Parts: sequence; C-alpha cells; structure tokens
Amino acid sequence: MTATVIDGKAFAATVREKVAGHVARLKEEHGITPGLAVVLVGEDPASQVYVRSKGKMTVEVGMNSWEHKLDADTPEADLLALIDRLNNDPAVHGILVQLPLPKHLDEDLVINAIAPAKDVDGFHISNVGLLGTGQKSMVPCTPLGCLMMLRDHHGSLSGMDAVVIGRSNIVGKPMAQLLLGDSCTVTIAHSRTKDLAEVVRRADIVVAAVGRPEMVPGDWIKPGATVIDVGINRIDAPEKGEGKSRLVGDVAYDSCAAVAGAITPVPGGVGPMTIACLLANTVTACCRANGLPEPEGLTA
Ligand SMILES: NC(=O)C1=CN([C@@H]2O[C@H](COP(=O)(O)OP(=O)(O)OC[C@H]3O[C@@H](n4cnc5c(N)ncnc54)[C@H](OP(=O)(O)O)[C@@H]3O)[C@@H](O)[C@H]2O)C=CC1
Ligand SMILES: Nc1nc(=O)c2c([nH]1)NC[C@@H]1CN(c3ccc(C(=O)N[C@@H](CCC(=O)O)C(=O)O)cc3)C=[N+]21
Repeated sequence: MTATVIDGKAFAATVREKVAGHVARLKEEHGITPGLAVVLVGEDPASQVYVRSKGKMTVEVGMNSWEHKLDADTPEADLLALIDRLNNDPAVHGILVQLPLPKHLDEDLVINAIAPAKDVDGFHISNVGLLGTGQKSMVPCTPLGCLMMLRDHHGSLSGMDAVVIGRSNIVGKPMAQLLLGDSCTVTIAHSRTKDLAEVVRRADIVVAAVGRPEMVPGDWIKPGATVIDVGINRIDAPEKGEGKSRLVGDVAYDSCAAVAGAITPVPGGVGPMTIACLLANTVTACCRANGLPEPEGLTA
C-alpha cells in the first residue's frame, strides 16, 4: 500500500481563507479588527524565522500583528509587565509567548500570567483544565491542526485506537485529550514506555511528537494506519552541499508511507496547520471578547 499524503499546506490555506472571511466580516459589520501579539525573548534564529512567518500570515488574513522582541536577559518582571499591558489592551485579542523561554524565566509563571481569554496557544492552566473537562476553551494550535486533518480524512474517529508518542504539555497531552474527546481509545507513550514498537503496532492513528529525527520506522505501523508526524527536526544534509540542512519529522517517511493508509509530510504537514490554527484561535478569541457568535468549524 502507498499512503495517501495528507496535504497540510493546502489544508492550512483553506483554513486561512475561512479566517480571512471572518476577519473581513468582523471589520465590515462590527468595525473590529482581530489582533495578535507575539512575544519573543532572545535571539534564537529558528524562533525568529517562525515568528516572522506568523506575523506575515497574520497580516495576510487581515488581522493586526504586533511583535515584541525582548533581550535574552530580560528580567522576569519586565516580561510580566508587558503581558499585563497586552492583557489590558482591548486591541489585542490573542497573546503568544514563544517557547522555550531563556532559562532564568519561569515558563509556568509567565504562561499563567496571560489572560486565559487571550491565550491563543491554549497553554494557561484554565484552558488546560477546561479542555480536560470537555468545556469550551482555547485549544492548543498543533493538536487542533492534527485533529482537523484527522477528522477531514476519516470523518468520525469514534472507536479508533490512537497512540500519541510524547507527553509534553504543548503537544502530546492536549492531543490525547482531543482524541479522547472524539471517542478514540487513547494510549500515551513516552520515553519510559515498554516495547513502544508493539504499542504503536496496535494503532489505527499514530501521532508522533517526540523530537527525534525519523525515530518511528515503517515496521511499527499497522498496515493502513494514519500517521500524523508532528516532529520538526533540522538535520545535516551534506548531499545538498556543504553546511546545508533539511527538515525531517519524527517518523521515517518513506518506510512509513509504504505501509500507512495516510501520512502527513514534513515540511508541509502539521507545521502550516499550527499557524493556521493560531489565526483561527485569534478570531475565535476576538468574537468571544466582543460577545459575537464564534466562527464554526475553526475550533474543536
Ligand atoms: N509542527 C509543529 O507545529 C510543532 C512541532 N513540534 C515538534 O514536535 C516535536 C515534539 O515537541 P514537544 O512535544 O515540544 O517535545 P518535548 O521534548 O517537550 O517532548 C518530547 C516527548 O517525547 C518523549 N520521548 C523522547 N524520547 C522518546 C523515545 N525514545 N521514545 C518515546 N518517547 C520519547 C518524551 O518523553 P518523556 O516525557 O518521558 O521525556 C516527551 O514526552 C519536536 O520535534 C518539535 O519540534 C512542536 C510544536 C509544534
Ligand atoms: N508559544 C509557542 N507556541 C507554538 O506553537 C510554538 C512555540 N511556542 N515554539 C516553537 C514551536 C514550533 N512551532 C512550529 C510551527 C509551525 C512550523 C511550520 O510552519 N513549519 C513548516 C516549515 C518551516 C521551515 O521550513 O522551517 C512546515 O512544517 O512545513 C514549525 C514549527 C510552533 N511552536
């Protein structure tokens, strides 16, 4: 079997189009422009690229975009003061603090300082708790993007066996919650899981969020299963020339695509959906803040 390639890049473009439609309507009918503020602490080059592309796409869908770049040694109090200012700025509907933060900053403290209604990453403890109890919340962008692709491909996920590899707060755990919400039988695997190969072989849906290049080989995949590859790993690519690199996921693409029923590529899979969902969450936050009906089909 050769897997169907789930085109996250194309899907993300359709999500952004929907978002742009809602933004236009909010402007015309209510005179409101949704706005997203992104905070970047330090000069990590990969983060800078990512923040720039988010900013560009935010503007493309018609929203306001602000980038706050702080020095790597910014005191925690200064970062908290900025978050407080953004929390109280009515033009700002979404706030994203790029992770990871420099070591001297307490990540939990910083994230929990964001007003939950503006927490478009869905990382605040209130949103985590709301998601865990099946209540309306801000849903983390990467898992939301994965869920949208899975629903689009399968229709209903009810009763399917899903294995999530990785238990981080930003991907693995919320992904498991969303799959459970859609009535999958969910297993969460991690670095201490015994016989990961056997666990993964049971799965109808495999979500790999590990951060280890090409770790999942094709012979772990049940024939016909759907493989969602969250990993973004930059590895050396001497075949492209000296000093060159390329992006690979957490699954060995060719061997997995040979047995899977469907698979997401890297790049062009989960990554673009993450950014599209960030924009979707910002529109949702803006509608909620203004007591307007929220767009359908843009959240979980
Ligand atoms: N496409 C996108 O939009 C995004 C992509 N990413 C990418 O997704 C990947 C995961 O990110 P993130 O969740 O933040 O990473 P973390 O490092 O926070 O978590 C990795 C998880 O993988 C588990 N793990 C590590 N090694 C193994 C192993 N050998 N076997 C089984 N499990 C293992 C860890 O287990 P333990 O808890 O036991 O240590 C941990 O739970 C990264 O490649 C990251 O770049 C992240 C965010 C967004
Ligand atoms: N508060 C916070 N929220 C995040 O959501 C968050 C974060 N911090 N820190 C970093 C990770 C990583 N992440 C990515 C999103 C999109 C792509 C993406 O669009 N990738 C393209 C490729 C881009 C390239 O070529 O480098 C793709 O997969 O096709 C990648 C990575 C969000 N993260």
